[in-house]
Amino acid sequence: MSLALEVTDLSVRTARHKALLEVGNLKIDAGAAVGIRGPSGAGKSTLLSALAGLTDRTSGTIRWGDTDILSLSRAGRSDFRASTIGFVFQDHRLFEELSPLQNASLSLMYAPKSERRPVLARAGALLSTFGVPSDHATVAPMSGGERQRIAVARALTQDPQIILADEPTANLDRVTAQTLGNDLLGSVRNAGKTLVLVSHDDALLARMDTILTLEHGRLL
Ligand SMILES: Nc1ncnc2c1ncn2[C@@H]1O[C@H](COP(=O)(O)OP(=O)(O)OP(=O)(O)O)[C@@H](O)[C@H]1O
Repeated sequence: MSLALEVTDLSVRTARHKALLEVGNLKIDAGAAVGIRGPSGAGKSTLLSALAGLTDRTSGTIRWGDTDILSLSRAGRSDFRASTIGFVFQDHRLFEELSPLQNASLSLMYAPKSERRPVLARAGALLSTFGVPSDHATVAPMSGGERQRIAVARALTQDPQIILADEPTANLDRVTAQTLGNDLLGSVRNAGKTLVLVSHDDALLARMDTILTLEHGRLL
């Protein structure tokens, strides 16, 4: 199962009313893999955050399937995100004091007891597929590539219909980047998820169905 995206008249502004992002129209088919590229500061992370309902001062419509997430309350957006979107943050956002498995299964904190066992099993299976060493008590000593793979596993653990990934292969050597790209795309393509991915990695972008370019807060 996956969801299509339709964005209309999206505008994200700063507290001082400066426009960070203006997107008149954007459509992404359900199950499509879309790459977003553009120079540093173009607004790529802002767009990805907006698509997840994570930005303030945002107007327009962002419709995932039948749900316009901008019409939801903050709590409603949070519920939608938890059930539907896996987000890979540019800075991973791992909890240093937790193990790889605990980080990858963080959604357990909010899951009813009956759902915990399958979530834990899935997180463990993803980490093993991605080749993340399982014997670390915490992620503190782990490498950038290992952390990035844990962040991707976490995004996939709840089997979300949508994956939003912000530079998932940044700062990795070519081989590690390619492996992570394979892992991410394999999981997404197998399950027909919708993927929107921000990247400067041309090899990864070349594997997307469509590539969009963002400059000065606008899609070209
Ligand atoms: N909350 C905010 N208030 C003011 N300016 C912001 C805010 N968030 C982002 N910006 C600015 O908006 C612009 C776009 O930022 P964004 O992080 O979306 O760019 P990006 O294309 O992802 O860049 P990079 O490739 O370097 O990660 C930048 O100039 C940034 O400084």
